[in-house]
Amino acid sequence: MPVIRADDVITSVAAALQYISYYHPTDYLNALAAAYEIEQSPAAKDAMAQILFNSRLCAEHHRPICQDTGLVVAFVRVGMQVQWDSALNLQQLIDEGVRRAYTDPTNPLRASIVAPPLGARKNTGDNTPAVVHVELVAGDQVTFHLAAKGGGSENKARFAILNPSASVADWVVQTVATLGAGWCPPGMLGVGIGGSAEKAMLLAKAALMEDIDLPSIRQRGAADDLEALRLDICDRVNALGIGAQGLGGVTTVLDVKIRTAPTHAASLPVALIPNCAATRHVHFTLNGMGAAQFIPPRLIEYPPVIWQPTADARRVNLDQLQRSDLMTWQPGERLLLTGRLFTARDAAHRRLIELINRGQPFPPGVDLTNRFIYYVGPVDPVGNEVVGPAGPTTATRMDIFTEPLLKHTGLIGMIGKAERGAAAIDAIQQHGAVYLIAVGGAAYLVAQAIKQARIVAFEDLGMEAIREFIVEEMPVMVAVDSRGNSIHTTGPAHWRRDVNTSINAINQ
Ligand SMILES: O=C(O)C[C@H](O)C(=O)O
Repeated sequence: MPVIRADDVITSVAAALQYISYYHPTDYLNALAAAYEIEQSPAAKDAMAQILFNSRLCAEHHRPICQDTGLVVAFVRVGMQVQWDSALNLQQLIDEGVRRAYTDPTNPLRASIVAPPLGARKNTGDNTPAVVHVELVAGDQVTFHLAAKGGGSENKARFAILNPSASVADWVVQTVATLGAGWCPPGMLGVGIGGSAEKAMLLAKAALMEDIDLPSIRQRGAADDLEALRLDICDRVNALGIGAQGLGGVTTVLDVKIRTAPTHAASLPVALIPNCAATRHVHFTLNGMGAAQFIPPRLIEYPPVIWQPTADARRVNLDQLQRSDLMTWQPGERLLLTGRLFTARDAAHRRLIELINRGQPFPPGVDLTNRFIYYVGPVDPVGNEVVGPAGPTTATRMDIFTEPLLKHTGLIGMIGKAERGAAAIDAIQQHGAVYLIAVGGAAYLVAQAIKQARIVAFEDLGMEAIREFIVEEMPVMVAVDSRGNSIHTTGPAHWRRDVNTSINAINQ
C-alpha cells in the first residue's frame, strides 16, 4: 500500500506553482503562435507579440508571466488504497506548498488573497488558502491538477440554468459578447453542462485543466456532438471580433473545453469560466516514490517572436504633460511613456475616495496634478529589479472612482487594461482626459520599462499600495481619447464577421 508523505505533497505543490508561474503550457504557446500567424488586426497582433515575447523572457529569467500570480485551485483525486504519513490534513499540506511557492525568495509570487471577503479584506500575505476539491477514486496513487487562476478571468465566470430546450451555444456566445476584455483574451473557455448548479461550475473549471486540442479536432473533423459543439462555439465567439485584449481581431478563443454530467429533467445548468492569456495549470501524480519532478520546456522550441515598439510610436514626456497635449492623441495610437506616474488599484482607490469625501488631503507625495494613475499591483522585486512583473489590472473595476478623481485631483489620465464603462468614458470626455492600455499578460515585459519604484502611501495594502514609478519608454496604446472614442468599441465592430468568414480565416 503506497504511503504518501507530507513533505512530498508540500514540495511537489511548491515546485508546481513555481513552474507554472514562468512556463506557459506548451499547448497554449503553440496555439497562440498559430493565432499570431493568422491575425490580421495590427493592434491585436502587436498584443499577441507582446504576450509571446513576455512568455519567453519569463521562461528565461524564471519570473512570473503575469503580476496576478493567481488564486491556487487544486483538483485532487485520491486513490482509496493510499495511506498518508502526515500530521497535516490535505488542505494544510497544499496550503504549505502554496506558502513556500509564493514566498520563495528566488521568485516571490504576488500574494493576492484577502480575508475576509467582506469588510477589512486584508491580504493573507502568502496567497493561502488554496481552493481544494477532493475526489475519492479507485487506485493506489494521488493525482493533483493545480491551477493559479487570475482574478480578471475568474471575474468573468457566469452561470445560468437554461430551459432544457434552449441552445447552450447561443447562451455561451451571447454571454461572451457581454464580458468585455477583462479576462485577457486570447484564452480558453471552460464550459460545464449539466449536474447541479455547483457541479456545472466545477465541471467548467476542471475543463480548463485540459490541453488545447481544438486545432487537431478541426483538422480531422468532429467525432461526436460535443466536439461539434466546441467547434461551433469557438467559431461563433471568434466571429464576434473581440480579439486579443478586446482590440478587435480574428482570434478571441483558442479552445472551448466542455465537460458534462447527467442532470435533472427540468434543468439545463450551464457554467462558463474563461481562462486568460496567462493560463497556468499543471498536473502530477504521487505514488509513494517521492516528490514530483517537473521538466522545463526547451526554450529553443518557444515561438521565435521578438516584440519591439513600432517606429511610429509617439514618445511622451510625462513630466511635462498638460491636459491640452492629450487632445491630439488618437484611439489605437501607440505611445512610449517616460517620466513619473502613480500606481493605484481597487483598495487604494477606495481610500482616496474616502479622503475626498471627508474633505481630507491625500497622503504626502500623492499629488495627481497633470499625472497618470497606472492600475497595477506588482510582484515584489528580486536581485537588481526595482519592481517585479507589473502588468495592468482591469480598469472597469475603477470606473466608479474615475469621475471624482478626475474632478477633484488634477489627474489627466489612467492606464489599465480592457474597456471602460459608459460613465467612465463620459467622465474622461468631460474632463478632457484619456485612458491608455498596456497589454495584460505581458507583465514582465512592461516591468522592463520601470526604472525606479517606491511606495508613497498605504504601505499596509501590500501590492495594492500607492507607488511612484519612474518609467522609460513604457509601451501603451490610447484606448479612450479625450473626445470619448474607445478602441474597445471601434476595434471589435471592425473585425466582427459572419461565422463562415471566420471559419475560412482560421482554416487557411
Ligand atoms: O490582479 C491583477 O493584477 C489583475 C487581475 O487579474 C485582472 O485581470 O484584473
